[in-house]
Amino acid sequence: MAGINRPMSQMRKIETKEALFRVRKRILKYLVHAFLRQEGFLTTADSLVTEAGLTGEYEVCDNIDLDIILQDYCSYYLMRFNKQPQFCRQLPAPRRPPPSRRARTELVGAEEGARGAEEGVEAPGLPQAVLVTRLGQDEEAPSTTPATDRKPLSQFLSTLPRESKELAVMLSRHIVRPSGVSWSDVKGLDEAKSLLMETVVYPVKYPSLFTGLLAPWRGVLLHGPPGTGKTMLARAAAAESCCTFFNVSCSSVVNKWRGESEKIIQILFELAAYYSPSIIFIDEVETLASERSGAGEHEASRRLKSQLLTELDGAADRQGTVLLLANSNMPWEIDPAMLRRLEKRIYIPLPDANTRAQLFETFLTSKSIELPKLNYQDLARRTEGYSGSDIKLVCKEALMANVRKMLPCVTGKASQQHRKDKDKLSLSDVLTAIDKTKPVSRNLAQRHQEWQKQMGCS
Ligand SMILES: Nc1ncnc2c1ncn2[C@@H]1O[C@H](COP(=O)(O)OP(=O)(O)OP(=O)(O)O)[C@@H](O)[C@H]1O
Repeated sequence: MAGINRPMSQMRKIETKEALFRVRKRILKYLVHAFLRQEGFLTTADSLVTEAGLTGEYEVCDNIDLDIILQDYCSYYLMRFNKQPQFCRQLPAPRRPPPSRRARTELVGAEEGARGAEEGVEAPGLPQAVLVTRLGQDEEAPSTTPATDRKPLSQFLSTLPRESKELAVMLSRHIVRPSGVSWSDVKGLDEAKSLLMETVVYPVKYPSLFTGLLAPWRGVLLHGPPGTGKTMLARAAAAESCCTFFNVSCSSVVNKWRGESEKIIQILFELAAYYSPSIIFIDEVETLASERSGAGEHEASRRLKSQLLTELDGAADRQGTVLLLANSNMPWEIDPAMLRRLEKRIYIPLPDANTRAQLFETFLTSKSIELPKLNYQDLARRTEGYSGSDIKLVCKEALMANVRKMLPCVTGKASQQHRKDKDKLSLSDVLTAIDKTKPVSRNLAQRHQEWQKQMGCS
């Protein structure tokens, strides 16, 4: 209560300080999260996301991590006090609590990292290797845990020349845990799902069955109009097969590192083999391996493309299972040499009427607001040619119309009953939203069908 009597300016200063303090704590959690991922502790990183409620409002900048901060602090401390700072004190053996099974695995990772540091893998300037044990519950790791949980990145880094380490760390950030998407989340597309089971999930899950003539496909292409669920399917396939999933897109990786394109591809496949079984998912593959050739083609693009082909050709000699899953909205632009390696080509069509009805139901019932009696089949009839993401937009627009009606009641002094009456979606909200939202993919569907007839293989 003492704060009430303080002058406004002082109160504001305190508030600003507190806000800064909160932001700093939050950023620290993001740094820890990035560090855990970088070291390959993906399960722990995922738990941190849940426990700390990290919603992705920050992104760690490319050139900073906890390690660099620690080094900088060490340099500062050395300059100021002429000695190395001490962060952790080693406990005498009997007092050290026995690490749990989980912590033991991570300890091995930390020790390996520390050993790497002694061997010059990590940057100099750090105090003696610090052992950090995470005390967790003594739980058994699930048998389907992907390899990434067991293998620290530092082990892989120690096999690389210094100049490649940064690229490997950057690529490791593209390992995503595709949990949260399952086959049942993807509505319709039954044929595509069963083809993906055969071509991706089973070969990754039961590699001993898929040898000789049945050796897994080198690459699988998902093509279809935008917003038809290709990325969702890829994620569901990866979750189903419990493998490591690398999500790579031209814009996120290659543009930024133009000069190093072929090295990136090489390390990407090596890293995927290290974390095998893995799926490398390349979004918009036509932008990485387009048909554009001759003088107009950028030298770096040409080198990248040929490295990609080399890696795909080397699949048989590589240890472990690495599968390329590519996604394209314009498969006719893919380089023919690349297309030859994408041996299985699966067409992902616009949703049929039943699927559209399911999508309407899923999206509209995802918000806990009162719905009128809706005839989903009728809504599906009105949205022929709409993609899944078009329907998502329609539903968003309809729900937004409802929020617009609600807002004056929320901000004003409306009675509970009045609010309740307004918090209802009406059929006309949905019909207006359908009218407002034009399907963007309809014109492309025909072209995909024709291409599939000529080039498809499913
Ligand atoms: N069959 C489907 N089932 C459930 N949701 C779907 C389906 N198709 C599309 N969606 C919705 O549309 C959104 C976009 O889907 P997704 O990103 O998988 O499409 P895409 O085909 O990969 O698009 P693009 O080619 O533009 O990358 C998803 O987040 C999902 O909400």
